[in-house]
Amino acid sequence: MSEVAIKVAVRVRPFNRRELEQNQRNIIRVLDEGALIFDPDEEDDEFFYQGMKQNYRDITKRVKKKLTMEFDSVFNEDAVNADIFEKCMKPLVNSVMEGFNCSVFVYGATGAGKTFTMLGSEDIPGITFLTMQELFRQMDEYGEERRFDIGISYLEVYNEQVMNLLTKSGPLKLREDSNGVVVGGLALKQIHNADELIELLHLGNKNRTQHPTDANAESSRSHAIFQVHIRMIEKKTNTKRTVKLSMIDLAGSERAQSTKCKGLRFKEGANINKSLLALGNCINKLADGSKHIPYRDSNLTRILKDSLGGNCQTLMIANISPSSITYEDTYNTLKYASRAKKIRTTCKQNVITTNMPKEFLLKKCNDQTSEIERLKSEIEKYKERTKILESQVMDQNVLVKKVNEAGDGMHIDEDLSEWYIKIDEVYNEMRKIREHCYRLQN
Ligand SMILES: Nc1ncnc2c1ncn2[C@@H]1O[C@H](COP(=O)(O)OP(=O)(O)OP(=O)(O)O)[C@@H](O)[C@H]1O
Repeated sequence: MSEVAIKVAVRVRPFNRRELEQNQRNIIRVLDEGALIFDPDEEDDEFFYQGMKQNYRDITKRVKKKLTMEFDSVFNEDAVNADIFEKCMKPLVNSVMEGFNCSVFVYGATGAGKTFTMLGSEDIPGITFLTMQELFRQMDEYGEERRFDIGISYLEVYNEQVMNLLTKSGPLKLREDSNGVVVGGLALKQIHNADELIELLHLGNKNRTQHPTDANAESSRSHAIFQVHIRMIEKKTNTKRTVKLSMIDLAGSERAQSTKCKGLRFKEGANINKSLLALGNCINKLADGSKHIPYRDSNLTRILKDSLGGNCQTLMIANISPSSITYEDTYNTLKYASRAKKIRTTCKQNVITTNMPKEFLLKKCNDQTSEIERLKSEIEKYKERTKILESQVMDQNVLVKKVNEAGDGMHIDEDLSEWYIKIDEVYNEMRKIREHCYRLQN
């Protein structure tokens, strides 16, 4: 068992059309693959939009924070989903194949690029598809040594209710057993290749709760949890391992004002924020090394319990927009991500060694059967011997009785003493044999 820190990556998406039109200032400067400055000094670079030189607008108008922050990986606006996959997800797939549970969750405000990172667009596959493609490629490579069974589930947590995105059913209940939090009544879908996965992802996404907000026309209003359960069976030793890869697309972490939501959307936002607040509390407590972590405060944190504090290698991808329009949200996301860096999880390889090779079990069974037969025949022999000794004792008792009855003034005590010694010896031997028989039978 080893302790590992949660890995944290930050992805900055390109400016979108709205942000460009408003000439918003860039509040992120990526320094290198592992560092960025939040709210840097203004750059002198000229800024053109539709061929015209533009002046930056800075709605924040405050002293620049100029915060340098370091993360495990930082991706600038030029990065594509394949880059995130190569750097962050491929090592996780390797870990999964070695028997470690792995989780990745994307975090950020509405419109920051979480769903784009996870699922991609029509022609740009997201990291979920790329990861599954790699998983199937590696399974092919291991084909001679291992057999695999793959089952997937796709859930959403919407307004604190857990729903199955692959079949239309009512809300599901969470319960806890020795393996952690289990979703009651959830049947896994078997898949055989990455293309089957795409169909299921499309189906799941169609069922996912989405509503336009001011910040994103197709905003996901729920937390989506995609899980791959893999059973690996070593062909030689029949050793089984079951590992879980979880990919979680969290709903936007924005403040209500930035989405200008009212009524039902506001309630949604409140619920999203409630579960994200619970997630934030768990992250803070875990980062501080607290003993009690309030996972039970929301269904989201109950489901993520494994990924945050359990036996799991976890990656958090924090998505941010570079525009000053999202100043507060971006700052909050980066603060969240920095806290998450401090969390350590304990990882152990999932191996169940009860399944020994069939030939080994057969041999062991045969050996034990012949040992039982040998012990049985030994018991029989001892029983025979006991019988003989018992009859000898009987004879001696009869003799002693006869001598006592004769009472002819012979030196009985002297003559009998030899017999008494023999009788004692026989009794002792009988006792030993009985004890031995008793031991063998038990
Ligand atoms: N790295 C990127 N490159 C190009 N376009 C991007 C990128 N990231 C996001 N986008 C675009 O920005 C828009 C919003 O992204 P996305 O839907 O992924 O946001 P989100 O964080 O999932 O938001 P929500 O929480 O509201 O669901 C989409 O149109 C998406 O195509």
